[in-house]
Amino acid sequence: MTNPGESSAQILARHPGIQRAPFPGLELFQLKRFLPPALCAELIELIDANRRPSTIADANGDALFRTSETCDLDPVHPAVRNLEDRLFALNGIDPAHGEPVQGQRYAVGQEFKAHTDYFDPGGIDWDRYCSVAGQRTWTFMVYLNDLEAGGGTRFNAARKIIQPETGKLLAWNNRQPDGTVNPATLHHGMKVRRGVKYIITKWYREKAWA
Ligand SMILES: O=C(O)CCC(=O)C(=O)O
Ligand SMILES: [Fe+2]
Repeated sequence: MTNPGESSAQILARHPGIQRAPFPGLELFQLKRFLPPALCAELIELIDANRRPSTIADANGDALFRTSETCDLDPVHPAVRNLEDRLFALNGIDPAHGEPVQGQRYAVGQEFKAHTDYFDPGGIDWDRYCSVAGQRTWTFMVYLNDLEAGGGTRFNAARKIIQPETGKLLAWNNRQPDGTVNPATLHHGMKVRRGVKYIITKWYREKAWA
């Protein structure tokens, strides 16, 4: 039995067409054509209309660590609801455990250097980000467009770079089977070389999001 804030490798694996990365230390999945192109185009428009510089928790002094822009998507917009419905159908995670969906936009030269999506349990920002909803559990992200060059997502531990592709979903469990965080989820949103990269990011928490 999984908790309401959980998905599981088993739940995801039964979806037709989903692929699991062949690396035992990491639950990492990809699913091509998860979103139809028309919905991707609509989400790109929303991101373009309302973006701000991206931020990070536990700032490390590197001003160039995350150079992209972020959009807080309107949760009641029909395109966002459509996306949320599709995520729930795939992962079965109680929507109450989800952070609001964000969009990310990377112009040429922009990146998000190697990081983990979980919060550092001993970090200075732990209380600020985790006191209510707890740690991040799963990450779901979707590439909204194809790129001409660059912009892949690299997982060093699994020796894998996933290339952006319209509608392709990427999902991973940020924790290990014993519930502690999994350093093998370290990943790098690599520099865009040509084109503009758009993705949506959806993070889930141990407890309900206030
Ligand atoms: O842009 C990417 O490929 C990765 C994005 C990411 O890791 C994040 O937003 O946490
Ligand atoms: Fe990330």
